[in-house]
Amino acid sequence: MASLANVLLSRRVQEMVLNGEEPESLYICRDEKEAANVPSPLPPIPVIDLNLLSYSPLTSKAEEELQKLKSALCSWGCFQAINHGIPSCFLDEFRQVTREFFQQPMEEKQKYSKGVEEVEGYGGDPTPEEGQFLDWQDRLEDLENYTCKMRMVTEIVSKSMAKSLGLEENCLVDEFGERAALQARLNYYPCCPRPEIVLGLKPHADGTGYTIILQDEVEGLQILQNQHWFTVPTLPDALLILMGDQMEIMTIFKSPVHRVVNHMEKERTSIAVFYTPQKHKEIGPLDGLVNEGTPPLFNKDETIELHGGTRNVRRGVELKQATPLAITLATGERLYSTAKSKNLKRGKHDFRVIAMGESDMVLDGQRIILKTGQPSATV
Ligand SMILES: O=C(O)CCC(=O)C(=O)O
Ligand SMILES: [Fe+2]
Repeated sequence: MASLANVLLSRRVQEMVLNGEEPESLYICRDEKEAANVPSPLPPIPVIDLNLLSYSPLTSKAEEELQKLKSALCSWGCFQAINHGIPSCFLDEFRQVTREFFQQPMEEKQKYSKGVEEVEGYGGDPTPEEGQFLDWQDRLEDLENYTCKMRMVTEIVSKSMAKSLGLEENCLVDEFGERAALQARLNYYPCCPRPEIVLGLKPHADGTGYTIILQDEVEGLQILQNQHWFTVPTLPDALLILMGDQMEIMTIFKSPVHRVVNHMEKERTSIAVFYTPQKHKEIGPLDGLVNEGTPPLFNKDETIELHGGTRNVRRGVELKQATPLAITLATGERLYSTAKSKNLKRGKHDFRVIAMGESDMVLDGQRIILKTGQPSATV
């Protein structure tokens, strides 16, 4: 028998909005009180000029920019990239293509539709795990032309990130492999009659290497930092570069928890490009980051179980390199799994395991810091 989630996911939220329907209970995941909180001030998510970083030798201004980049990625896990080499007219054109796609009549869009359990095509998030909420969002996955342009961006971004860590500039490009995957997704967040109790995209961390997000002029993306949600400002020419779980394992950068809020009277579109190391490629902390003082938390060729040292974090999650990444996190009482860990059951794994790097781990409202290179058992 089809579950209620499957029945709902076989319909588009845009359709529900056009029919004037209220969100069903499975979409309701937000605490009204939290939504009523005064919005946090605009976050100092750094804006990085990638053009400055593409020349060698680096000028002193570029060295400063590299430090800014590293510090942004260790604390926020993301930055707004400008002068990335993609002309703003192209970005605008793609924003327009995205809007036009979702403005088409439903019958036209349905030509691209996917089954509720499939990933590629027009539809909603594939059927969630038992107990997960649904997102007030429609999406279209897989777009070749756009991903080609973004491949150029990944090159300059990966090189800049490697340089910011004091490593050889190609080491990240190599770690992702020649056939590193790029997958684009158009996201559409229709106006929502109850934005205070529904989310466009529930809190999650990306299972990617990293994700490149092009926002339109409507804000909505928020990053969790010190248990507060910060809205990412929209900048016309910027691409938001957001670290995923696999970068967190390879480097000292953080894979931030993020979500998307809806608006009652404004629709929003975004294009997310997921950049992931090539299939079956082993990943692990980059060699140059591991030395005697900071031994790796796990060996590249092992399947390991990480344990936190305190009573609360003793239950572990297996991190299998072949199928990255079984990482989950708890935000207060609620558990959300990352994109790649949907097979984890709620309640069984109720914390986020940090493989390496300084990151915050939210556990039942507590914040635990793992220092770079320390075995998690000594938390
Ligand atoms: O729409 C956005 O700004 C973010 C999308 C996102 O986080 C995702 O697709 O994983
Ligand atoms: Fe995401």
